[in-house]
Amino acid sequence: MKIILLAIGKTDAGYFVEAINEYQKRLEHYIPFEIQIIPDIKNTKSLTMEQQKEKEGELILKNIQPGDYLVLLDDKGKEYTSMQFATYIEKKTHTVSKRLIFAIGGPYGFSEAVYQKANEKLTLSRMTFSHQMVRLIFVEQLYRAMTILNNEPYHHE
Ligand SMILES: C[S@@+](CC[C@H](N)C(=O)[O-])C[C@H]1O[C@@H](n2cnc3c(N)ncnc32)[C@H](O)[C@@H]1O
Repeated sequence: MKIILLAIGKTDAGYFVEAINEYQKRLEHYIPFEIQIIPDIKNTKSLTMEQQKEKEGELILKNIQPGDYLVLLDDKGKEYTSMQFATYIEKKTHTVSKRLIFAIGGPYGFSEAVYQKANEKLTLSRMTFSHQMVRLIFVEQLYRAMTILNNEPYHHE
């Protein structure tokens, strides 16, 4: 199984890039993992919120292949502790043979078509984060999960 974090728009702020790269590098040791970036949509000012969500949704769906398991990162999804998330990832390694994709929405979230296609929704908190923050929080939680599964002293209960 390969884990993909699918996101829209590149990360501009250097401090996020540095931190995300650090966890991405650490993850190489544990599991095939990749961050796939969908280029930002141009001329968003001429689009309504719904139109932007739909266009972003089309791009997200173009990146989904048959056999992929699609999980939307969403503030209205299922909530886990870090220990539970580690178990969740472990179970997925047994049930998902191809790609486990975690998708991050654009500034207005996901289109209806993306919600329809998704296998499930996962929340990182009941609070809403910026899409840049979500990338960093997700890679740190995935790294934390891998250290839990490998009995390494990173996570402390
Ligand atoms: C700025 S938020 C969009 C908020 C938008 N109002 C919505 O309804 O989704 C951008 C993206 O970050 C992700 N996100 C933000 N907060 C999150 C959270 N607490 N848990 C999981 N994903 C989150 C989601 O993928 C969301 O689509």
